[in-house]
Amino acid sequence: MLHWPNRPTAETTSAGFSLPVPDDGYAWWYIDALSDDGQEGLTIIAFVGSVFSPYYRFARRRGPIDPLNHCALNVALYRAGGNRWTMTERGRRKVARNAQSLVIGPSDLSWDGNALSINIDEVTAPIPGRIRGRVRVIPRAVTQQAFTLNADGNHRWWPIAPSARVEVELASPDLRWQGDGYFDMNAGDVPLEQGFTVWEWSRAALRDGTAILYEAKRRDGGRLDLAIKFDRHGEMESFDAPALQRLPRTPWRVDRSARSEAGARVVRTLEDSPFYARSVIATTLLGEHATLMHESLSLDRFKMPVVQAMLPFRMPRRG
Ligand SMILES: CC(C)=CCC/C(C)=C/C=C/C(C)=C/C=C/C(C)=C/C=C/C=C(C)/C=C/C=C(C)/C=C/C=C(\C)CCCC(C)(C)O
Repeated sequence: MLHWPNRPTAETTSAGFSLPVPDDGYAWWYIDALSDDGQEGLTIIAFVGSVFSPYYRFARRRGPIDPLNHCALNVALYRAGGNRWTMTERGRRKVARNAQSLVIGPSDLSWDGNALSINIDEVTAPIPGRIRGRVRVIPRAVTQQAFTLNADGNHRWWPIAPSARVEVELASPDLRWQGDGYFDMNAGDVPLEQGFTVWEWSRAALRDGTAILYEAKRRDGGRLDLAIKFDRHGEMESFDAPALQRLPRTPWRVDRSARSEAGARVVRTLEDSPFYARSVIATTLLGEHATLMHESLSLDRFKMPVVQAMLPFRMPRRG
């Protein structure tokens, strides 16, 4: 565990939006939340140097590329009435950032020291529709610790707020709810697929904190195995991860597994695609029944030309 050299020191005044991101590198800010009634879910990911962008990957063939030319705000709403997805990629001219805020096209994120506000005004894909409105993320605590995910230190992770309240107020679709959520950032100096082959990440709200499991196979053969718990004050301790339970593959045949002291069960597959799956999983951790927000990623799948050809359907670019 190392300190992140470029990380702002005054965490409360910055969420790292103005962090330098080198050519071919990336940074993303990730939020997820599930409503208190368990009916609604969302994820929001703001990308500088969109790691799964086929345009960014293709452009890199010709030499080092400015990540600011490949930014996107990905919003996914998971609801009984139908999911919605936006991920329009924007070029450098449509992006602005400083320590407090990040503007990507018609949407923006800003951090006022206590909360993150996200103004969303995006068009959905593949079928055009709208997501418009505002989401607020109010951390229970802001953590001080960032992690390097590999020996070179060129992939890093900062779980900014392992536990947060999230307030959703959308005009389109007409939707209001509140729930528990999570906020982190990742950044790297090289493409993600150079560092890792597969990874699984999950988090669960516990009675008095949040458990996070972050596991990956590195391309150099090494492994990342993190099992940590944050209490309500953001104090961290690691725990012994229980055994892996295999779970059914998704319809796109993405492998899934989860750590559990008893059995594990897929409650809902939120996202399924040829290289990436997001699921809600029932598990048992640290003696508690817990609900995991869980993701599995295969970067070898991502690199396949046939997969690259599919991505623009859900990731249009309006440079
Ligand atoms: C009509 C015409 C032209 C032609 C007709 C011909 C025809 C038949 C066409 C058929 C086309 C088909 C089949 C297209 C299929 C397209 C598909 C399946 C696209 C799938 C896209 C998936 C995406 C985009 C996923 C993005 C995931 C994302 C963004 C995940 C992000 C996760 C992160 C960052 C990790 C967070 C980690 C931490 C929590 C630690 O922070």
